[in-house]
Amino acid sequence: DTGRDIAPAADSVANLREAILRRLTYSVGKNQASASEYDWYLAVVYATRDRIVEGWMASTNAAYVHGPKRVYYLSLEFLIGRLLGDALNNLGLTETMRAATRELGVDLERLRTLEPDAALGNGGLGRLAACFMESMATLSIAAHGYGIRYDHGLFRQVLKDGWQQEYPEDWLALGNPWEFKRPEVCYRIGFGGAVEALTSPDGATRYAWKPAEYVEAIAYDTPVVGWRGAHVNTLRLWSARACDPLQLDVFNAGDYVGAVADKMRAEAISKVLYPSDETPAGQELRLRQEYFFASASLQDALRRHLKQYQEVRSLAEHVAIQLNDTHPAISVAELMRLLVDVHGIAWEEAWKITQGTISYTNHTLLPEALESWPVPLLERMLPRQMQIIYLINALHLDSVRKSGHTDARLIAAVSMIDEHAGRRVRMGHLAFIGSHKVNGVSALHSKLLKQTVFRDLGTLYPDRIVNKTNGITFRRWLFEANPGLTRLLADTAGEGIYDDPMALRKIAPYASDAAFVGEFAAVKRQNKVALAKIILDRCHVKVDPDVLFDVQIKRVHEYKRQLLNILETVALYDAIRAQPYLDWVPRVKIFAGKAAASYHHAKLIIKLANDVANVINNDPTVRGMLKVAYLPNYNVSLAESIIPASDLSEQISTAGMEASGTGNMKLALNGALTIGTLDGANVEIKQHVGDENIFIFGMTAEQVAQRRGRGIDMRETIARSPALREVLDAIGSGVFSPDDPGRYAGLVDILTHHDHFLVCEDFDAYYACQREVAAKWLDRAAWWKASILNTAGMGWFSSDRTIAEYADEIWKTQAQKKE
Ligand SMILES: CCc1ccc([C@H](C)CC(=O)N[C@@H]2O[C@H](CO)[C@@H](O)[C@H](O)[C@H]2O)cc1
Repeated sequence: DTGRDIAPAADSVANLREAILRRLTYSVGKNQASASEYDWYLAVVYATRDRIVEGWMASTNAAYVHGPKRVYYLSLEFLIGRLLGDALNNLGLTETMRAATRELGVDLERLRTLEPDAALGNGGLGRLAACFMESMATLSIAAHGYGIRYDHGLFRQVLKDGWQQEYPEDWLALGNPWEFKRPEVCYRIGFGGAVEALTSPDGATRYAWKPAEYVEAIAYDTPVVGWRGAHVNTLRLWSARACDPLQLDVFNAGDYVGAVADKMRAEAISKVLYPSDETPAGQELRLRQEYFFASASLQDALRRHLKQYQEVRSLAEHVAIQLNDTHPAISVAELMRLLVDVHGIAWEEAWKITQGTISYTNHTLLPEALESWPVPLLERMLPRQMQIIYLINALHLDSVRKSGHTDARLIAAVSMIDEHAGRRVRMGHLAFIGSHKVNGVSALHSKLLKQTVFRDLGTLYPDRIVNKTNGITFRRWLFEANPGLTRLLADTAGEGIYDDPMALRKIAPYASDAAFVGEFAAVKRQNKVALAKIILDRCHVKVDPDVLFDVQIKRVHEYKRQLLNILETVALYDAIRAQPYLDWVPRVKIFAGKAAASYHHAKLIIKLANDVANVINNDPTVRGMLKVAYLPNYNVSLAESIIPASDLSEQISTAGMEASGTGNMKLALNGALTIGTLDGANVEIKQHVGDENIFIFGMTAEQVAQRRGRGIDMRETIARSPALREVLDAIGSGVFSPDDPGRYAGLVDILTHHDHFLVCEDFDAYYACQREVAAKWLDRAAWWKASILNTAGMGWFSSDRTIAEYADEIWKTQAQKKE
């Protein structure tokens, strides 16, 4: 690690060693002689946790004493990764713990690898939620994260002959020492049934929902430690349990399976994370998950508010609820139900409280990713909530008409009910109308939200849509993932970088300082040597740490255009073979990323990358000038090894389709130069690192819209590019799939005639841009200067800045005072 603790805690090595031994004995029940590595891991986690709990209780109590406005972050995904390194680092205990374990004959680095990743998310949205939780704790915001404690997170990816295979992920197999089960925190969640209308003596009609079935939501709490252990917040994850674990009468009747049917049905809710990223599964169980966690979280938030303020009317003053995309959007209807039906608040006032409390973040413009649920399904599963949605929508459309908008197209466009394909509830519209603020996740994305998905609603409510450009926590993605670079930055720019990310600016003057450049390059090379070992172990591909590490790591999706990268790789391969005498810049193309299990075209793209790798890596004529490696099972921990070792960051999505990206920020912060389109946060990265320190190519979002307007048949475009023609012919004819020559015929056909993601249209520009990259790489001083200026310019992309903006403009809260 950085070799020294940043603000070391009071604990001495001796203290920690004793604490570990005590935990090994009394919690793990083992003595040193018989302890397994995993036993030591548990003892170290418990000893670390012991140093969190007091702070946790202090932060929790302080929130009751000082009554700061609370933030509830509702997300169906938290892509946490491992926690030991993060907790030790944030407590300033890493080196002390390393010394203590060393004295006990145990290697801390080894123990860290025994922790399974908490992979409770698919990609960007889930990881952002995890970075936000750490930043809210660091900024001492009284925040809770609410989500689902999936028994099985995102599947484990195995590449069999280059094909993705999915295996269940089992992070809880050996238990989870970081969580605290809270059996006393249990809420009954209803499903189905009917709604009774009751007329009260004052003639008012009240509604009572009589669910047909109940499931219990049990809380599991995980502490979230902020930087320097300043504050500790709670991530509360719900697990589903049947009210009756066993129907004895059914069992006694001999129907053993039937006897546990309810149990299985209930527990299915928190069984597994839906592995779909950007494409709704649309399955009933998914809606049950969304309602289950939304209702449990709202009931828990109201219970805490009532405990503190004894009434619910002041909720909006004391609580801010953030919806992480539409997945928790049913919360708008559920909060209204709880306020009106359970707490007897009048509809109008309840609506004010709801809108005043809730805000919603949109993370995607992809039409297929915008959730909508069939009205009949909602009527059957959530009859009272559907009634409430109908009424919210009716009052909403009334106010639209009253404000003079009577045009039927507009009314239909802003209605929550989509009448087109069988009546469906637009969850984005429900979230928008039920919120006081709606935000996009990059400046371009928020602008496009106003022009596309929410154009009509945005005109009705002009100040509702705001921008909050994403960020990343520098603790995990710099201090922990790249301690060598962190030490160099602190030695050069001062320890201030640890608390003020903008202080990174101070290294800019060293961008051409030979000594600093030397050390900067040495750190990068050290990280590349480590990654080269991982690539050899997992891909059996030998790579030279001195070649250009060209990295594309993210979920596999057509709009992220891994295909464009593969086509350029084949074109470079063709060129190297055609002109071996030229001064080619040796590089390795590193890919990693999972495809949604049901997304077959994305899985074919993974196969193509591996087929191309096989041919290129085994072609002697390439003489090591080009290598390709597809690392399996991309997750948070693997990202922490790849990112510090990257030279070139591929951010090449079709402009207008990547809402923000956060991998782009992590890579640039660690000194990788970006090659990308003017999409998502790439636009703002360019503004902060300087135009000459980033490689931009391709169509802008406007040009993409225009080009699509002229059709997506690419025959003309391909005819204009001999290199592209050659590449498509090679792939289409089976050059990379001799075992199945027709494997990619369909893929090439789509690129030729239905190129919605404009891979062909951006090919030549991308190829030319990659040659510019190669030219700059050869000018080592110029490359390192640009690399250093990337790290120097990334301070603004700290999630501390993002969260401070949410707190100021959306949540209207600030850091809570100490106990
Ligand atoms: C219902 C299926 C589903 C599941 C997840 C999603 C997420 C919104 C997908 C996602 O992760 N979006 C990514 O969010 C990041 C954090 O804001 C952005 O940086 C990425 O650009 C965006 O693709 C959509 C639809």
